[in-house]
Amino acid sequence: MAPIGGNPIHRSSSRPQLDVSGAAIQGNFEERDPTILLPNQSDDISHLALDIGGSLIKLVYFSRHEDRPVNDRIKKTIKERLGISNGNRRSYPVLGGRLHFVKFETNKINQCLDFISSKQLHCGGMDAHLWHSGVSNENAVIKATGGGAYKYADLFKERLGVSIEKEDEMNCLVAGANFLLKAIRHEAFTHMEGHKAFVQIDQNDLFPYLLVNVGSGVSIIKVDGDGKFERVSGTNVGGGTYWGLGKLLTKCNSFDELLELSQRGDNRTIDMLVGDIYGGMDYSKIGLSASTIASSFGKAISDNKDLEDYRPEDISLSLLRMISYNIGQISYLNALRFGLKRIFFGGFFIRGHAYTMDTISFAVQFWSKGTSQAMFLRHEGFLGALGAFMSYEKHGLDDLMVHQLVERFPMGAPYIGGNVHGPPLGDLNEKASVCCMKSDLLIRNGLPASAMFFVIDLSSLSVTGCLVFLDVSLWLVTWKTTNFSLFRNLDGFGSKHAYGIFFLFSSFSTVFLQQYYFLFFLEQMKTWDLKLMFMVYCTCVGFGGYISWMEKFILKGTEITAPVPMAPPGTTGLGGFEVPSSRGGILRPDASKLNVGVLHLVPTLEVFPLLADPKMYEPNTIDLSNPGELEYWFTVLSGHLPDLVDKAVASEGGTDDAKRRGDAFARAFSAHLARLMEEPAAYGKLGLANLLELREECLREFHFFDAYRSIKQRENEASLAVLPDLLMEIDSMDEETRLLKLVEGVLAANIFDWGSRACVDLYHKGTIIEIYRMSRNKMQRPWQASIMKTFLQKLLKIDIEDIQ
Ligand SMILES: Nc1ncnc2c1ncn2[C@@H]1O[C@H](COP(=O)(O)OP(=O)(O)O)[C@@H](O)[C@H]1O
Ligand SMILES: CC(C)(COP(=O)(O)O)[C@@H](O)C(=O)NCCC(=O)O
Repeated sequence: MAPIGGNPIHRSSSRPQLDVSGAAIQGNFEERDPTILLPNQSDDISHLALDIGGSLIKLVYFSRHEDRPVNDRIKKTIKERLGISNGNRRSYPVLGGRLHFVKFETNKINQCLDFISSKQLHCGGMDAHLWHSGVSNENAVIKATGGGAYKYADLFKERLGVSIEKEDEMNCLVAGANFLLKAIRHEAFTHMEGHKAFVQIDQNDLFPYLLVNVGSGVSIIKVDGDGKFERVSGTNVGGGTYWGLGKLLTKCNSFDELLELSQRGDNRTIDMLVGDIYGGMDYSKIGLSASTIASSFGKAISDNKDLEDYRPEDISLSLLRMISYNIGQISYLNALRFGLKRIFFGGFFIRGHAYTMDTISFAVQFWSKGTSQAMFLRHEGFLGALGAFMSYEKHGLDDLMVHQLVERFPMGAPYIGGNVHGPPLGDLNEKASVCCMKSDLLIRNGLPASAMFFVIDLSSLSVTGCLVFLDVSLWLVTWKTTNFSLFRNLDGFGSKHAYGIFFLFSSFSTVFLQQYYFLFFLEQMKTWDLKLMFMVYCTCVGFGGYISWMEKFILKGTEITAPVPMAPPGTTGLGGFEVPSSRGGILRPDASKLNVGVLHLVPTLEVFPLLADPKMYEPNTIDLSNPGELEYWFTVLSGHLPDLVDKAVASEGGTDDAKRRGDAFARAFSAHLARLMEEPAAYGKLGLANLLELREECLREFHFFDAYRSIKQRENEASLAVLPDLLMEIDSMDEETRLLKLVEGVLAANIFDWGSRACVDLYHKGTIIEIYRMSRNKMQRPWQASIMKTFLQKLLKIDIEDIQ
């Protein structure tokens, strides 16, 4: 081990505090990305915080970056060599990580406890058992907010052996909202008449604003700064009211079912409209159209009907509209009280649901005569949990810059919580594993009721059985009958919910399915969401050798909740609201599953210091919300996919395994593309850079770490061979020409883009170095000296004369 410099890395005080004293490179200096060990780094970065509300438990947890699986044995050896005993804290660098967002129903708190326990979140993460084995959790503390932090404190102590440190709910909501609005690019958006528009918030012009958290009940908070706020109002008619009353009136079993019903509803059958009172006429004198709802549920007075005579769909829509509109109106009145123009709405009642957001926006716009605006937050339900997370003394996140938290959508990471089913966890070497997935979504999306999953014996790649399931029952057809005793361990089996159950025999390192079955099932999936979900599923079981057993287990146990409408609702003008146009249209699964990604913390990213206005700088210059742009890039990226897959497969030695992964990657990425074509804002504001990042992330997800590795190797060799000549040539130039040539060279190299057909064609005719030479000698570039100067001066806060 060789010591590295004693210079402390400059960090502002509240960033992740790295103690670099005694830092040393572990192992071979020649190695790429050698591990740097920080023996004195106390890893106090908190891992888990909770918001236990009246309806839902929200979890925010942090996991360190670990791009490649680190062999447990290597970790142990490192630990032994450093002489770290079991009782010590983990002692390797925490340079980045991921923030995950997960939710559970509060009345199923045991599932949440199982989740925490299986991921070891209460003792610091997945690998904690390796480092803390034998150490008791007696003094472990988890920060939590919400009423449940009080109600369930004893249960946490009993089940996990940890104490709950309670954080004030309003404090947390505000801290969470401020954090999101400052640190996450495109967190806030407006939603009017089905149109979603992202809003870029200027950190310096954030306060004051009104925060309306629509959870079970509604809290209305005037926010004046960090930690400066007042809860100015609230209403007990909130998300709990919609769900509670809706459940009683429609007999729905889940919130999402209720929401889904509303999508097919017609509220005019039950709401009393102005036209009903005014004989079909508008009451234009006071600005009310005939279609304006005069009285929610008012028709029930004179209809002489029983509850059963009304369609649950209509009831649900009327209720949703009544509550959303009321919340919008009360919020506006409070904004008016304090002269606030901006109102942010959070809480899980919103649920990313178009009709709900449109109704709230409409109420705010209508009553404010367009002077106030409703805005929504992509992490709507996680404000409190994030705030609790921020309340750890050393979370290191408070002055993160926007660019340091990057949202990504890897396919294999579990985003949402839910049921954790199955036998007690075993370890990676276990020969059989059971994964189960709630099948509601599959059935809802019209998957054929038979032949859902084949049971494959991976050691022989032969089909040993087939799972067939219908809406309420699950049948097992077996060719062999071995090992099915594991069924007994599954709770929920045979209950009214159907579960797709997958048995894998033999080791996970073998491949999931023969291509045929994979393709067959993929074809059956009717929506892109479903295809995506299926691929997540296959990826996890298929590449089990890379993904930990625990992760797989959790993912399979992750409840896939019911869909919500995707198409925008139809709204009318003046005070009127008609039936949503999205009746039975395209459905998408739980918004929080696909619309909130994992936030990647990259504290090492720094802003280019010469940018004139870093805050306003938008690197994403191509905005794909323009349908023409999206279509163009969709075609380019789709067309380029086979070539990329070839390169990726070659970069991994062209093995069968790499080919299979390449194929799966192509399908996964195509599914993402197709989803984005349908709904460009599905993952937040979409620019070309995001799309390329998504592609990279997707490649990594399928364990292609650098698709261009072999090409780079070849090009590096070619470049190194000519480098001395090139340097001599550059050295011989006068100062000014040299500088210009260097900048030209950088740009010329940078124009090379594997995504561009023209570049690839050029490349096929020669090497990159030839293209470089050609671009220097022949191509007329727009960056001629004078243009270059203006360009640099505009972009950077430097006077070009200074550097000449
Ligand atoms: N899967 C779900 N289960 C229950 N309620 C949900 C779900 N998704 C959204 N909701 C709505 O979100 C509300 C809870 O929002 P949340 O912000 O979590 O508040 P709380 O902190 O009170 O639990 C529920 O009352 C319901 O209206
Ligand atoms: C009591 C609460 C703060 C609890 O928060 P929740 O679990 O609903 O998110 C909230 O339900 C609320 O603000 N209710 C409205 C009470 C009122 O002002 O009438």
